[in-house]
Amino acid sequence: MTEISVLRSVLYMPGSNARALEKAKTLACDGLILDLEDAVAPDAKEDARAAVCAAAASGEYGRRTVTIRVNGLGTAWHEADLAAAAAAGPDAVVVPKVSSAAEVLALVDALERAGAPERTRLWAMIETPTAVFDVRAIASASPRLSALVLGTNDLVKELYAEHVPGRAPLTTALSLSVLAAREAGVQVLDGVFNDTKDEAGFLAECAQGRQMGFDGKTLIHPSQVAPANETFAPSPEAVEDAEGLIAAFEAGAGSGVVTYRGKMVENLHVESARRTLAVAEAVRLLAE
Ligand SMILES: CC(C)(COP(=O)(O)OP(=O)(O)OC[C@H]1O[C@@H](n2cnc3c(N)ncnc32)[C@H](O)[C@@H]1OP(=O)(O)O)[C@@H](O)C(=O)NCCC(=O)NCCSC(=O)C[C@H](O)C(=O)O
Ligand SMILES: [Mg+2]
Repeated sequence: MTEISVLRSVLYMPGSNARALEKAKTLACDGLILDLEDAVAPDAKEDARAAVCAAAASGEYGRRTVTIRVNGLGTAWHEADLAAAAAAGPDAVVVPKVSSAAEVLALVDALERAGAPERTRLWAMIETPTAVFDVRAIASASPRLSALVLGTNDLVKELYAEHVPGRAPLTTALSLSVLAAREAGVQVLDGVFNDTKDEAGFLAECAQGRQMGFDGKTLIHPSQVAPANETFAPSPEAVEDAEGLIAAFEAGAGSGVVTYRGKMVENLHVESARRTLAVAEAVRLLAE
């Protein structure tokens, strides 16, 4: 089984918010997106760029995956952001509003020309109608691309849709993105939930994302970290069930199909159960 990189909870924070950059060092999130795009006002962009690059290069965020979200291609800040981010060498550079495989290749080329270290991956945001139609090509465009990140606020805006419980207007885009990520073997992170006071709504959306196959969720507030961590990790019951299922299948050695707790079990279910155990183990190792 391939190595599992745990990204249950990935928290955005405005690059211009020094307090948030500091506080992030104490939060139990798996990843951080130090933002230079939407959360930063135009006249604060340059100071924020210096602050997030210093933070990413500081090595003070421990086991957390540290990424920098640059301003998009075609904006006044993009080239300077990308060059500075490449020099800082975060775990990934997150690029908003990526719309084609050609853009992915151009971004990878720009990262390499700017001297980004090998470890710095590219994460592409899927948040426009064009990106959704081209998501399969985007996901597999380059080995340097390691994650797709859904931008559900921009998608809702572009579709003239509405944020509704259950996210019916977005399910096609969400599912296509998960399909593309799985085919390409990259990770895929669900979009943010904007109401930081609506705990039940947030939990329901985490559960939906988990059920659809997302690896984790992007977040906007520290209060969202613990519920995301819990939802996107296998529960103790799921671990116990996976162990029992594997044992039942192995006990029926030679038979291609057995039943466990009343349900049919074939080798493909065993493979899913083994993945559940591998994710649980990767999460356990993080806590050490
Ligand atoms: C949404 C917020 C503006 C709310 O801020 P605030 O009212 O200050 O929250 P609290 O008072 O409840 O904060 C409590 C403490 O937590 C710290 N804090 C808050 N948010 C963060 C954070 N994101 N990271 C780290 N720390 C955070 C506060 O500093 C307080 O600390 P203390 O003083 O010690 O008590 C705010 O949460 C916020 O700015 N969130 C992130 C917004 C953001 O980054 N937006 C851009 C990405 S979302 C997006 O657009 C995705 C995509 O592109 C799309 O299209 O969907
Ligand atoms: Mg966006």
